[in-house]
Amino acid sequence: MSHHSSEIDVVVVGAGMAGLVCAHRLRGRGVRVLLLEACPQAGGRTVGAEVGGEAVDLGGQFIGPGQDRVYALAEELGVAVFQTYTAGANLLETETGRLRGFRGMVPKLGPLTLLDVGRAQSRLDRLARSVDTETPWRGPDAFDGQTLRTWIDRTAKTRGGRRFLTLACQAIWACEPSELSLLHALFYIRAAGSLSALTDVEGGAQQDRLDGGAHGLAGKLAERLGPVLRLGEPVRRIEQDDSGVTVTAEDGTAWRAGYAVVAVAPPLAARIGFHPPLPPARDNLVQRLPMGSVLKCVATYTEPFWRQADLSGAALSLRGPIAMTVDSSPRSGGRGVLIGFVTGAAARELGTRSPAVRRRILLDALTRLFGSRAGAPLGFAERNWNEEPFTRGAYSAVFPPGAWTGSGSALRAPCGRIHWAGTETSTRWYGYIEGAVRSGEAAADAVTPLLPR
Ligand SMILES: Cc1cc2nc3c(=O)[nH]c(=O)nc-3n(C[C@H](O)[C@H](O)[C@H](O)COP(=O)(O)OP(=O)(O)OC[C@H]3O[C@@H](n4cnc5c(N)ncnc54)[C@H](O)[C@@H]3O)c2cc1C
Repeated sequence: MSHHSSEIDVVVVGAGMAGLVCAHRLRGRGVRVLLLEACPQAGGRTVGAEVGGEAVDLGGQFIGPGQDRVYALAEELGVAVFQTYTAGANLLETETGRLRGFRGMVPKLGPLTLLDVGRAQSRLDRLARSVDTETPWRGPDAFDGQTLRTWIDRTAKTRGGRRFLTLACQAIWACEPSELSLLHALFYIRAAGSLSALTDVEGGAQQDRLDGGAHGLAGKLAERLGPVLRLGEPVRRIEQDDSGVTVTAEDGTAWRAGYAVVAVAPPLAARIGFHPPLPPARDNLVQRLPMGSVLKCVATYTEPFWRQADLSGAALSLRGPIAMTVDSSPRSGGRGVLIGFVTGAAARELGTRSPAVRRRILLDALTRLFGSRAGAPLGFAERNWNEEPFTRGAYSAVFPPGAWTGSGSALRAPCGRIHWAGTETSTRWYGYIEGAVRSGEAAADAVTPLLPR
């Protein structure tokens, strides 16, 4: 089946937050836009589910200060913001399974280890200030010639410090320090403002939540877009010529438009056939960028029972496989919800197990942290993002050494009539919902003046 239309100005590919915001902004300007999404629902890396009667986020969820565009979007769409629960003690599980309570962001690691971690953190912040997020590929070659692993091993003097910094990397980037260029880590820190902006709850990226879940933003945008959004349309081919683009979905349906905005993560964009082929630098770049590896689990309970024991529900584990947990109970009170993240190599390993075995392993890990009630939830769900056919990992694409300085300038550069969006193209809050929103707005702004009046 083929359907060519001259009624479309811009085809946007991918209805994650970036594509939704891009289409929404273009439509608000009277641009004739079509948004094609591969999955049966919009939202991409923000997706919701009902678990034990609670609406929960299986993907992106938290927002925080400095993420102005996502707060503005929430206000525009009438979605209330509330604070993440932080009262009570956080937990650190050691490699041997001992539990240590702590307040604030820094666990009780021992004075030498604490000093080591503190020094490494200020050095990372200082180095990050030398990276220009508009042009990270101009960052010192030396930063891009080493992994975060190499840097940690050289910088941290204590075994505990190295172990804790490894856990921080797994939690922030959902990958191993050996997989990540130091330059990318610095760019990412700079794009958020500082390392504590990434790690903190109060004052940081985990400070606030959206009532009903972050996926509600995507749902509301999808509603507003109505027939402009077509679900279940994986785009397989984009051709361009002097007068426009032809975007073809898996079933052969094709749409003709003036421009295309591709709002999918770079490794997924690499699976679309482009004709004529994209410039070598662009292809070279996307050949190098894997996604991080993450599995998120959600367990719901009759009440947030850990609060009675003066626990915040936040935990870090050096033992794993859950690297961290957060209290994700609804704003209204009532039910208790714990979320857990398995990242990097642990996520890839756990992904090889059957769902039943994974469930047992994940509930055992929650039980070690919060006691036997944690092992008997009302509802339980997990999403292995590495398996999702149109995401293939998360939270975002990971730059290994050499990728930024080698071909990074091709990341955001339009290729003829094809423009790029998605959190990976944002100069602020790369990897976050905020980055996705900003990138969608930026792509809409870039394409609008090109359109015939
Ligand atoms: C477990 C997890 C936890 C996270 N936690 C947070 C958090 O707390 N706070 C935060 O800010 N961020 C968080 N993130 C990251 C955040 O969710 C993402 O940065 C953001 O949602 C990315 O949006 P996007 O539009 O750029 O990309 P995506 O959401 O990936 O959207 C791309 C869309 O394109 C579609 N697509 C792909 N290929 C094709 C094709 N060929 N044709 C048509 N459609 C296609 C995909 O299905 C998808 O819907 C988290 C992510 C995950 C997975």
